[in-house]
Amino acid sequence: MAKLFASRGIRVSVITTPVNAPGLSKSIERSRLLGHEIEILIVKFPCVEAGLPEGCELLDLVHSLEMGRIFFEATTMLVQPIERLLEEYRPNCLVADGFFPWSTEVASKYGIPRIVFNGTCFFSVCASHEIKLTRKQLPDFIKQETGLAEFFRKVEEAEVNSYGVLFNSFYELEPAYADHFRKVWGAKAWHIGPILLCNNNFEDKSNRGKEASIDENECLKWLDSNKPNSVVYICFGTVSNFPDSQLLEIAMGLEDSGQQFIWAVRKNKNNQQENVVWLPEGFEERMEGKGLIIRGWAPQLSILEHEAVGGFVTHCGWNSTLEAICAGVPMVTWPVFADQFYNEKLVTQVLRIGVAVGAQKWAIGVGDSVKKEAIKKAVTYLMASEEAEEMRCRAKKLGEMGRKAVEEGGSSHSDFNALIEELRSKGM
Ligand SMILES: O=c1ccn([C@@H]2O[C@H](COP(=O)(O)OP(=O)(O)O[C@H]3O[C@H](CO)[C@@H](O)[C@H](O)[C@H]3O)[C@@H](O)[C@H]2O)c(=O)[nH]1
Repeated sequence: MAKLFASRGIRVSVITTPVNAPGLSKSIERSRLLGHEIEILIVKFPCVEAGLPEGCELLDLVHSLEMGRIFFEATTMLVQPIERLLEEYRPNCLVADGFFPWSTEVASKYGIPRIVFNGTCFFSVCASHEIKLTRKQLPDFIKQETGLAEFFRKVEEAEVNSYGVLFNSFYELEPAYADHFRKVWGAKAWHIGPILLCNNNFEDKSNRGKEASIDENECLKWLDSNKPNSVVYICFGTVSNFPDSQLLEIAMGLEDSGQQFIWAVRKNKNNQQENVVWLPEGFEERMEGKGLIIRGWAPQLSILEHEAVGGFVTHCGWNSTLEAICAGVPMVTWPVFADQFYNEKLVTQVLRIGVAVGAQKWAIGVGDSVKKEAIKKAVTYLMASEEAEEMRCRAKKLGEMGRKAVEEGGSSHSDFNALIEELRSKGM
């Protein structure tokens, strides 16, 4: 998004913390080479002061609700360092993630608008107010009155009081919900996505996020050797974790489906179980040439865009969902927490470009347990059924609409222009 603003001749400073900065720096360097005025400003994240382990500066490293509560509390300690930066840099506008509710007040102190970046889609925000979910699908902290429930109330309040909300989505994808949001919320909103499409060459794509745990060219070469739509890609984003016993079910489900696959596995201390193996014996030997396991960070954009990839097993994080749509790839939906159960419904029931694996229970960061039979069934349906071909066609059409939306004259391009003109007309 910073690159998008910079590409319109606006001077941009991205405020981040030491652990998060490296994931942004290469991308920003490349943008600067194009002559964009864009820089990174680093503020210290008060992990230790708040009671978190050193370096715990991103949600991937948060493993419990209590830790989540402390993490969000730590973010409120950023008020002063950010005020100091605003004092020094005197920007005309502050765009801040929805999870920084205090930034609305901070911006007003400096007489500038705060625009919220809401990381999910219009559908999920509307649905959270309108659609029925079972108690099991809801987070515990909403049911019990905890500090986190209070935090999320503040997030909503600050959004209503902000200047407006930016969505990484496009109008044609969810027109009814984009309209509904504007009507019922009463806040201004701009749809400016799919933002990922501003990465339009190989370097931009591979320089986003973390360093891939596999040689990207090797991975693409392996995909080149496969037929179109013959490989299923499995990845659950940056926060979700599965215990070894669940990884084992996934491995067995994949093997039983007989499909070719690329599986990105996030392994850390928290999903290791004593005396449980996460791969069946001889799995990797049997899957030689048939499947690729990436232990760590996968070059997701390049994988999804490869013509050999015909399906995606996803936790329905909004970025992954949008990336699949842009690549025209249908999904097996396996929501874990956050907005993911809503996104699943958008994908399976509204857009009809996915099939649910059957995950039932909302659980922070740790997926509900799903058996190998259900995994096999959903993957086989996704890769080898007639209906899947129809889903693929629909997904491709939506991807095409997404590309048009960000082109000159497209809905997102125009909405972004409108935002910039509005800000400029107010002397910002
Ligand atoms: O091995 C990996 C893993 C992830 N990614 C990228 O990381 C991002 C993951 O984002 P997303 O799919 O949104 O998942 P989370 O990281 O889980 O995102 C959190 O934030 C999102 C909103 O920003 C919410 O929609 C999710 O529910 C919430 O879990 C995507 O761009 C992926 O391409 C990779 O490139 N390689």
